[in-house]
Parts: sequence; C-alpha cells; structure tokens
Amino acid sequence: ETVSYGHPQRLRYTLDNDLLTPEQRLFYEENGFLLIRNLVSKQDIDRFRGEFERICRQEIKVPGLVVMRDVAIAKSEFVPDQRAVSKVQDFQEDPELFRYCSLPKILKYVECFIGPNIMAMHTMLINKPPDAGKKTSRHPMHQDLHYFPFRPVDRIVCAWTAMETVNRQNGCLVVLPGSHKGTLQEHDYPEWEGGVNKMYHGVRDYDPEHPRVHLEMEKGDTVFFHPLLIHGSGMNQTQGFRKAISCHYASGDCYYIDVKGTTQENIEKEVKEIIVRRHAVGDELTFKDTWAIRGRLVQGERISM
Ligand SMILES: CC(C)CC(=O)SCCNC(=O)CCNC(=O)[C@H](O)C(C)(C)COP(=O)(O)OP(=O)(O)OC[C@H]1O[C@@H](n2cnc3c(N)ncnc32)[C@H](O)[C@@H]1OP(=O)(O)O
Ligand SMILES: Nc1ncnc2c1ncn2[C@@H]1O[C@H](COP(=O)(O)OP(=O)(O)OP(=O)(O)O)[C@@H](O)[C@H]1O
Ligand SMILES: O=C(O)CCC(=O)C(=O)O
Ligand SMILES: [Fe+2]
Ligand SMILES: [Mg+2]
Repeated sequence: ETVSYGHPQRLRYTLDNDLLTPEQRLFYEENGFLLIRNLVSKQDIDRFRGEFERICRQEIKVPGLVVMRDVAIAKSEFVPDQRAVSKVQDFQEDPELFRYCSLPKILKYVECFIGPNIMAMHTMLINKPPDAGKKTSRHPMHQDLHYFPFRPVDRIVCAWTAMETVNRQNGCLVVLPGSHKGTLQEHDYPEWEGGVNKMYHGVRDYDPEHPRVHLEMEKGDTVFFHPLLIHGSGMNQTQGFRKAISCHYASGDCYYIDVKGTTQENIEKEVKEIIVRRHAVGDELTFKDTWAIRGRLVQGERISM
C-alpha cells in the first residue's frame, strides 16, 4: 500500500488534459479561477471592438442581441442616441463577435474544465461606463450559476477576456478565492442607494470583510472561472468605458433542471417577464427554452442541451 504524505489530491473541478501544468490545475481546484496572460491576440480584440462600435452606431442589426444601458443613464433625460451601451448580451448571431467563443486557444482551456463537448451558452461584451456618480457601474458580488438552469455545476465555466487594461480604477473583476467550493446562495438586489441595474442580483448575505482578490489584467489576458465563484466588479472611476468580452460554456451533456422551489425562482420570474414583454409570447416559453434557443455547439456533440 502506498503511504501518502500530505493531502491526497482529489481533483474535482478539472479533467485530465495535456495543457494545464499541475500547478495550474491545483490552482483552479483550490481557488475556482485561472488567469492566463496574453491568450487572445490584439488583432482579434481590435476586431471585436470594431464590431461592437458598429453595433453601437447602429450600422448593423444583430438578431436576438440584448443591448443594455446603465440604469443611471436609462432613467435620466438624455437624448436617446447619446446613451452609452453598458453591455450587449446574446451575440450568438453576430459571426464576428461569436468568433471569440470559437477561438481554438480558448476552447483548449475550456475542454480542461468541461470536456470535449462544448456549448456556448451565454455571451456578453461588457462596456462598463464611467460611473455617473451613483456607483451604479458596480456589479454586485454574485455566482453566475444563479442565472443558469442547467447542471452539473462543475461542467460549466466562464471565459472572460480583458479588451484593454482593467484595474481597480476602472473596475476590474473582484473574486472571493475558494468560494466555488460552497453551494449556490440566495441572490437578490443589493440595497444600494444610487440604484442597481436590472438583473444585477448579488449574494444576499454578502460579507464585505471576506478576503478578496482584485484581478488586474491586460488586453488579451483571460480568466476562466467556476460558476459558483463569488465575483463582482468595482465602480469605474475613470472616464473610459472598460471593455471585456466573455462566454459561459457548458458541456454538451449537461441537462436542464426545474428551478421551481429553489433559490433561482426569483431570477426565472424576471427573465420570463422580460421575454414576454419583448417577444409578446405567453407562458409556453420556459426558462429552459430561453437557454436552449441561445446555446450554440462550438465543439464535439450536442447531447442533452
Ligand atoms: C451570468 C450572467 C447571466 C450574469 C448577468 O448577465 S447579470 C445581468 C443580467 N442582465 C441582463 O440580463 C440584462 C437584461 N436587460 C434587459 O433585458 C434590458 O436591457 C432591459 C433592462 C429590459 C431594458 O430593455 P430595453 O428594451 O432597453 O427597454 P427600455 O429602454 O424601454 O426600458 C424599459 C424599462 O427598463 C428600465 N431600464 C432600462 N435599462 C435598465 C437598467 N440597466 N437597469 C434597470 N432598469 C433599466 C427603463 O428605465 C424602463 O423602465 P420604465 O420606464 O418602464 O420604468
Ligand atoms: N453590499 C454589497 N453586496 C454585494 N456586492 C457588493 C456590496 N458592496 C460592494 N460589493 C461589490 O464588491 C466589489 C468591490 O466593490 P468596490 O468597487 O466598492 O470596492 P473595490 O473596487 O474593491 O475597492 P477600491 O475602489 O478601493 O479599489 C464590487 O463587485 C462591488 O459591486
Ligand atoms: O465584467 C464585469 O464587470 C463582470 C460581469 C459579470 O460578472 C456578469 O455579468 O456576470
Ligand atoms: Fe458574473
Ligand atoms: Mg473600486
């Protein structure tokens, strides 16, 4: 029998692969995130930026795209075309932006976490605006799994790439290392005086004293993180719009769950209200349908998603 000194290595959050070093693998296991410097080329990022600017100038129209403005701007009296876009979501029908989700460099890492069958489930380009003075540019601390009616949790991962320098000044990601080992927590709107953006739920009993790590990143740096990792982003105290592009991936053999009776019931309700208003449909479209429609296979097989 082998005598093992120290802790036996139980690897739960990563799969056997030829890419990650043992140190990188253990880092993700322990911390719930892994930062890879300089992964996406400057050329690719400049192309994504160009496409985003064309969308903002309304030179192209992308089916299904959700364009969001910061609540401080959306609720003010500004003329419509001067309103800044704080985020676009669901760009799966934009071939140029969606190229991000299929980049082989990204997928090689994604495969280490979720395996060879890869679905791109949720896409975002975040353009965090200069704070208008009410701290609404903050993103409250949350777990992305709150939004997702699919499992298993360990076969979901987010890739988030900085499109320029992101630091404490312009509101970099802030993470609670190791929080991915916990369970999904209750989420709700934080009680912030200046207002909170639509659907920006935060963990209900957020403890501001919990040790946190600010992920300062350069253009092209990419962080992969687990959907239970508690994270958010600080306010943008600069005059620039802080840009990042991201995709949430799930294994093609994940399955949908019914969130009725769980902590996710509140977000399901909000999503359904928006869909009904936007598409003038009734109850026939389920929370799970809204994900199945947006999901795109980017590698391997689509089995149960
Ligand atoms: C892991 C991942 C999933 C985590 C996340 O993504 S967390 C963030 C999730 N966020 C979302 O899914 C974005 C959802 N946003 C949207 O669907 C849209 O942007 C909407 C908020 C519905 C606005 O849609 P839009 O078509 O632009 O509608 P309107 O401009 O006519 O506004 C309709 C009413 O909504 C208000 N509104 C617009 N933007 C925001 C905002 N950022 N925060 C809070 N309220 C907002 C707007 O003032 C208007 O309100 P009323 O005048 O009807 O009272
Ligand atoms: N009550 C709260 N509930 C949920 N999230 C919160 C709460 N308070 C702060 N946060 C989040 O904590 C993170 C860091 O917030 P904030 O910008 O205030 O500080 P910081 O950026 O860490 O500090 P500094 O601005 O000094 O660099 C952000 O994600 C912010 O949205
Ligand atoms: O880019 C950011 O500020 C974080 C966004 C985020 O965590 C999210 O939308 O789920
Ligand atoms: Fe998030
Ligand atoms: Mg800050």
